Amino acid sequence: MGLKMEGKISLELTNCRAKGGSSGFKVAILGAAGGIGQPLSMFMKMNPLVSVLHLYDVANTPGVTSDISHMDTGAVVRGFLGPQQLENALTGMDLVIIPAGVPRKPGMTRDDLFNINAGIVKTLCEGIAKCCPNAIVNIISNPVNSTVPIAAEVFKKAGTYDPKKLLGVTMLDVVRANTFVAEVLGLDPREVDVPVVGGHAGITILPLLSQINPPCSFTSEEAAYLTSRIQNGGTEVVEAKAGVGSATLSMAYAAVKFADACLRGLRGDADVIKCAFVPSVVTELPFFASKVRLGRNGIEEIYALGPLNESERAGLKMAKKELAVSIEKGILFATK
Ligand SMILES: NC(=O)C1=CN([C@@H]2O[C@H](COP(=O)(O)OP(=O)(O)OC[C@H]3O[C@@H](n4cnc5c(N)ncnc54)[C@H](O)[C@@H]3O)[C@@H](O)[C@H]2O)C=CC1
Ligand SMILES: O=C([O-])CC(=O)C(=O)O
Repeated sequence: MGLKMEGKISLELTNCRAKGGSSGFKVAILGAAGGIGQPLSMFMKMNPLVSVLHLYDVANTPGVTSDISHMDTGAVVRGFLGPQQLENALTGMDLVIIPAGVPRKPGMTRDDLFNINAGIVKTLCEGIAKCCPNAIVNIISNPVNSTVPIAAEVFKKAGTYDPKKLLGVTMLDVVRANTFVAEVLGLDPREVDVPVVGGHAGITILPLLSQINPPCSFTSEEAAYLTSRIQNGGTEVVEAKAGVGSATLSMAYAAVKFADACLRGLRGDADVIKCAFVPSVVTELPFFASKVRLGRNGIEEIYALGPLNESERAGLKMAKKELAVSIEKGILFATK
């Protein structure tokens, strides 16, 4: 038997054994070969709650899949390339994470990405409605304030909409807020929990500095500095990267923190609470980011905003005005 043949046999044997034996959840990442997708795929391969990891992209998935599949962790990794393989990538998934789409360059707003990313998210969500209508969906693609409403409309049209299972990922705003607040207070960021509500763009990002755990207080200069830095954290990275993209590594970290929370909720863990941009009745807007409790059905409870101070009330008013426009834009796009 020639060497070539031996190689073939051993590959077949590997495939025979790759059955996803460990118990856990099935997770798909759409846009897995991108700046966020690659480190996110690596982190999810390391997550013990994941038994099967599907990596989908329109480019470069074979290389990323081959690379990640050599990690000696429990999850079985499979790669899917291009629209013809989308359905296989999605079938049977418990959680679908979407970081597909173009990122900002300096001088752009997140809304400037709408024209390209709206269509990408719409198509991917049509696939989800068809192949895994019960999956939890985590949307990372910007502008989140519009892409989440687009996803909702796609699911409604398909008759599969479950508002408990659709979540826009705003975790990076919380991650940044925890980091920047800890810097100002001289604390370990792991001991700080800042609720960030509203949406995920500029003034719609509303950190509630009056509700930080552990309770703390700021001078008005500190509060103004922190609010502005948290609201402009994305732009800070876009400018530092000077044309080669936006936050990818901190976003992958935040996305995996959030996905892990969703999976722990699905497993039945108690008191899994995170901020996310979700279908909501907390304000008069149909979508809003606030604290949610995650459980076996996805979002089990959405928490009210709680008492706000004067500047937070003013910030909320401005945030809602901008959010209403972005939400409407998404709904119009998906229903036209
Ligand atoms: N929610 C949040 O907090 C954050 C959101 N983002 C957003 O995440 C998105 C991705 O950012 P990066 O990973 O840096 O961009 P990237 O350009 O590095 O990667 C995007 C990936 O999506 C893939 N893609 C494009 N069209 C696709 C389709 N139809 N189906 C599947 N995959 C497709 C591309 O091939 C590429 O691999 C951007 O929209 C960005 O604005 C970025 C940071 C934070
Ligand atoms: O700023 C961007 O374009 C990417 C993003 O959403 C973030 O880093 O928060």
